[in-house]
Amino acid sequence: MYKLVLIRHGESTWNLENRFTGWTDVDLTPTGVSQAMSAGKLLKAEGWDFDLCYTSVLKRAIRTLWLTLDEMDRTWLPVVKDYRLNERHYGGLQGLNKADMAKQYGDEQVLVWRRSYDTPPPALEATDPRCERSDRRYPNPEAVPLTECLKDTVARVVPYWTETIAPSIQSGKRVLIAAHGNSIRALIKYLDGISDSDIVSLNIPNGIPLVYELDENLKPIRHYYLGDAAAAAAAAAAVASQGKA
Ligand SMILES: O=C(O)[C@@H](CO)OP(=O)(O)O
Repeated sequence: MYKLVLIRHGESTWNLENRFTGWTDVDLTPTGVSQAMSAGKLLKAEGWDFDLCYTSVLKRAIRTLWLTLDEMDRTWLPVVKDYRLNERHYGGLQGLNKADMAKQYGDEQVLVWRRSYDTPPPALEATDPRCERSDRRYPNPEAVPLTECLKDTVARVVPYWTETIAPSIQSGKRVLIAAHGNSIRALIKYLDGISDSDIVSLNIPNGIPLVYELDENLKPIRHYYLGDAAAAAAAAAAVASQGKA
């Protein structure tokens, strides 16, 4: 049996301001920093250790990973950063307030933009100053979407899992992934075979380690949040309600 740990970044400045974030590279808040440190303390206290870490190219995930590892005295571990673990691109919604959008367009529409499997938010114009196509952290402009639905995120996360992360787990490496609400949802949808309709209600809380126990074919046996399960459930429910007017 293999054990994989997933962690969504700690609270970001735009989580706090309730703004759609996507590929915008915002940092952690002080709460986010302490969530990441608590995750590291918990992992250490429960005797977890890792050989290899993966994260996105966004600082809220990178910093969460580093703070978690620092608490474990493991900042020396190899870390692979790849844009394919980035948050789902939120298109023209990036920077806008979720509750304001719900007031303007209705809770139902915002739920579609946030959680529907195959309806993307309105696309950014390539000329929009928010567009990341000239950002040199990305391999080429075509790799940078102008918007994504979860299906699009699955289409980049799952090949990265299959080609890169899964072989390292199967070679015996203990893996920690620090990523984002929707890139983690994309991976979980694939691992657990969640339907397009059931994935709508899956929400990932900030900064709480999520353990997946996997069989030799990397099929999930069970999963659970470390620490207080009721607190994790409450934090996930709070994420679900961020898009309400
Ligand atoms: O804004 C975002 O990029 C994500 C995660 O913070 O939000 P949501 O939970 O609305 O998909």
